[in-house]
Amino acid sequence: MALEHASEHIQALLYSAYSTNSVRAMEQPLLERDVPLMRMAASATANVVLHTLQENGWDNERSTRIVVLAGAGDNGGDGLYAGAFLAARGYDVTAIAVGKRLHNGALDALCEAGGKVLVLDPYAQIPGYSSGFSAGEAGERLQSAIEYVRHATVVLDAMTGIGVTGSLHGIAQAMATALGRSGMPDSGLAIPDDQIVPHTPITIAVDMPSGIGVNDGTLPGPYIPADITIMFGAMKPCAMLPPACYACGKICIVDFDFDLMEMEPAVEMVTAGFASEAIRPCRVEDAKYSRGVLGLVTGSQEYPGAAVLSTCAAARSNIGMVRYVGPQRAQDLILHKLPEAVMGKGHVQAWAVGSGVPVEQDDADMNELHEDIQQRTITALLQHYARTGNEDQDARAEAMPPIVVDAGALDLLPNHVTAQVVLTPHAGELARLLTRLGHAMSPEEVFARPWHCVRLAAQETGATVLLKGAVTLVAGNDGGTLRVLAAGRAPASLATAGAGDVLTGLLGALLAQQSEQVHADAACMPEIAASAAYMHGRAAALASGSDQRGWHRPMLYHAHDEYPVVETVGRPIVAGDVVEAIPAVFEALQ
Ligand SMILES: NC(=O)C1=CN([C@@H]2O[C@H](COP(=O)(O)OP(=O)(O)OC[C@H]3O[C@@H](n4cnc5c(N)ncnc54)[C@H](OP(=O)(O)O)[C@@H]3O)[C@@H](O)[C@H]2O)[C@@H](O)CC1
Ligand SMILES: Nc1ncnc2c1ncn2[C@@H]1O[C@H](COP(=O)(O)OP(=O)(O)O)[C@@H](O)[C@H]1O
Repeated sequence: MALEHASEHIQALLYSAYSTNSVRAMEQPLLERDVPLMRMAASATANVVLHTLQENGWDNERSTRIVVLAGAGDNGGDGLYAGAFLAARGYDVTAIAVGKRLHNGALDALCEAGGKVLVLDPYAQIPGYSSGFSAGEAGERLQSAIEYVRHATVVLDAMTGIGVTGSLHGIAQAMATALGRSGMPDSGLAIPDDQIVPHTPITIAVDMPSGIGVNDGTLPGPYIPADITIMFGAMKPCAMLPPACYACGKICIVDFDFDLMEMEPAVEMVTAGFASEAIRPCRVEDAKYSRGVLGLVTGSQEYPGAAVLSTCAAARSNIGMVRYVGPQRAQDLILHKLPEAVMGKGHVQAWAVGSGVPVEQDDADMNELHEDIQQRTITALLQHYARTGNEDQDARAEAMPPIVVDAGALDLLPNHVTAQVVLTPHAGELARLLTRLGHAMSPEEVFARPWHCVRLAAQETGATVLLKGAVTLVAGNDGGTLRVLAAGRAPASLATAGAGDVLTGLLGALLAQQSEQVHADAACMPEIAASAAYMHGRAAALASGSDQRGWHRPMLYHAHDEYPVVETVGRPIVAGDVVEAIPAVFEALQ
């Protein structure tokens, strides 16, 4: 039992992220018991610095310049104590105070150990350091501090931690503007070996990089991207949510033995074990109908390939039958590739609609609307899922089979639908949907605030919403609250035409095999959707032989669990290769 608890704790530590309020609530009982959390945080930070220096062969203490960017709060305290530890080891440590105060105990420790301090704010009140210098001198101090940091070996970013509010301001903002960046982080290859190419200064963030949105994963202003982030006690949402997660570098999580199991996570990253729950194992007594039948209204005269990809993906995803509804050209192509497919309507356990169905043109005149036969079929089907406030109608809607709504079908969605509807937009489609619902949004805004946008769409429509990307986010109702799940398993080679159509088929098939569970409780929809995204990404990884992925699990501090060495980002793939790899993913997960 104790072992089971320990393993669940480690799972939660690595794969669940908690809001700042939850972190504060979890630290409280430990602080009340006088557990020296700040010393523990500082010691871990100093050890990670030492390890990094050793790894790079920078073992001359005197010529190794360590700079602590220290803020006024406890995050600054962590950085100063870590600096004190390193100074006591003989390293050249300088703290640059960016706020009006410094943590008193930590400042004393640093000074006693031989560390130096540079104060930048003329209004600072830091014992032992004069302030009240002129604005001109403040400017000179800031410039020389920036130059000093640029020539450091290691920068410990301890300006702000979970106490940050909004975008950085004041001297912290000036430092981040000069030393960090604004806008999207530099892209990397996202394989573990690639993440730290030797360079100076190496930036190590204390708890989180300064300037990023801790709870929502945004980049509200200038920030300091980290090579390594050392997180304390629990993962914070910014470590999993794009775009902020790309600014965290490698993450090292320090276990404080918080009671994680008692707290609701804000974001959960899907793992293999989690995804395997969405698979319905074949039973001895099964017939093809009991294994699940998926109906697809996908593809069109214009894009028949989407019909082939979605149908073939579904057929390989552990169900008994696929039924296809669509134009003759698409039917012919499907039958050529998949003679097992059944054409025409019939009884189904789930639907998948919209992939490869053209979006409605904004300038189309009324006569042209729904001219496409697929659009007409989908519009009629989706009306059955509308929530109108009429009790009977809503009860009938809730009894409908689960449905995946992709691409062109998103335009045809009623404004309010039941929870067994899952929408699968990419950023452009989500922007279009939200704009139609009265929240004018560009694709760039969705990229910048995906957590906000995916939740907003789920709240507005009542559906489960899966926003595709390098890290795919899923938001859906879970007994009155919104649950957010993330899947970051895919290599970037999955970003290829038709990959979304494959996801539609795979997700539709999971819903068909789990339709009983969905009818019993639609709150499982987000789990099934996120599992499909995970399996889709893993199929792409298998097909391309790649270890690249949108998100890497953190290292556990002191667990000696180094990443496996990987050398390849893999081979290029087409969406059809992902379809072929799907059965192997089912095999691996079962
Ligand atoms: N939880 C745990 O278990 C443990 C937590 N620990 C650590 O405590 C950290 C949290 O410490 P915290 O609460 O003191 O907040 P923190 O992030 O240092 O920031 C507050 C200061 O930042 C400033 N500031 C705020 N917004 C700003 C802005 N936009 N732009 C510029 N400045 C801004 C603001 O200064 P002001 O502007 O008010 O002068 C305020 O004083 C946590 O991240 C972790 O490292 C560990 O010690 C042990 C275990
Ligand atoms: N950088 C990336 N890394 C990993 N996966 C990605 C990346 N960009 C996009 N993807 C994935 O590729 C797929 C593309 O789907 P979509 O845009 O709908 O393509 P299509 O409409 O051509 O079928 C999605 O599953 C998405 O999550």
